[in-house]
Amino acid sequence: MDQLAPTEKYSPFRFFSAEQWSQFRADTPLTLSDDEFRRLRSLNDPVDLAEVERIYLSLSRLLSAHVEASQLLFRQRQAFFNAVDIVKTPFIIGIAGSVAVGKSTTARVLKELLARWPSSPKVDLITTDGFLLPNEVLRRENLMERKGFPDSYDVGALLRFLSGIKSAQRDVRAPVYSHLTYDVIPGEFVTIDRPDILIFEGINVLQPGKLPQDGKIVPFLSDFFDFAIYIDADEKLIHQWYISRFMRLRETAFRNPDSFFHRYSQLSEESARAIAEGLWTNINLKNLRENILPTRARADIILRKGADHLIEEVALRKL
Ligand SMILES: Nc1ncnc2c1ncn2[C@@H]1O[C@H](COP(=O)(O)OP(=O)(O)O)[C@@H](O)[C@H]1O
Ligand SMILES: CC(C)(COP(=O)(O)O)[C@@H](O)C(=O)NCCC(=O)O
Repeated sequence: MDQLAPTEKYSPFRFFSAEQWSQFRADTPLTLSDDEFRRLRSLNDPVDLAEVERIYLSLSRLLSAHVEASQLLFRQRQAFFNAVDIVKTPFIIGIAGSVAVGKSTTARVLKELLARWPSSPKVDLITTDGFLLPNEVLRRENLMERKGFPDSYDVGALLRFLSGIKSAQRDVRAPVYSHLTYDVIPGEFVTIDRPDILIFEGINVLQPGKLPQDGKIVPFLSDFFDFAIYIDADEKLIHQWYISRFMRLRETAFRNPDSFFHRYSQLSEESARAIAEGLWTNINLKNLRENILPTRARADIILRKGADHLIEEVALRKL
């Protein structure tokens, strides 16, 4: 992992090639069919079932060890307190990384793999886009060009959501975002009812919050995580993926007259490409450099992709 550490000896991470990493799958069975997998894949994400076998089964096995260890620790706590009536809170997995790096596919694949463990855990998935401030507020505050930056989220609502989950509350609500309208859907929520595992995915989930100056104690989102994953790739590759996805969306989702980006489906290819380049450079690349990439070393595992979204290197935090 070139930019991360010159030698493993002085790094908090251990580094593996994809080939080395794939060996840790051991006897973990592949429980997803090709058809099931195709349905989980995001637009323009070329990963296939071979990649699930090569990378994600080892990850699933590692996560299973972490979840089991946390359950064991929980039982030790029960004995420590001599209290059997305390409830285990969900194990939270954070997934961070740039826009267009493929977090959604990873999150959906993991959700399905984890739910198919022999213990059949209940696994839920939440994306942080539902916690973006509505466009009306972003426009008022002049933040439309900063969608996805830390100040474009309702951080209080994010923290209340995660506090609710980690205090073992039932029916905790999360707001929902629509890529079609490019806005939060008013009055729409998903309800999370004490899953065993919650996957919490979004570009900024490893961000440290601002330290309060008024004596209040405010946690970071990642204080609630039991395990954090960062999906990494060279910014030139992510740039290509963003542009080619935008051009595909122009021929699909943007054709819908209700799409916020509908006007871009009417433009020439050249003009549409120029719009995509602008969105990448002025919003998403800026956010990657200023706010997302600097959080990479806070993850427990970094999955670094090469061309075609295939993972080439894995860095795992040492215990
Ligand atoms: N303008 C858009 N219209 C429709 N779907 C979109 C649009 N932008 C992104 N998506 C979809 O939203 C999901 C999240 O995208 P993104 O936040 O870029 O993260 P990632 O590519 O890392 O999953 C992906 O499934 C992507 O295909
Ligand atoms: C909605 C997003 C901020 C991602 O949100 P996340 O779920 O990662 O919190 C992103 O997909 C986005 O729309 N960015 C704004 C710039 C653009 O249109 O590409």
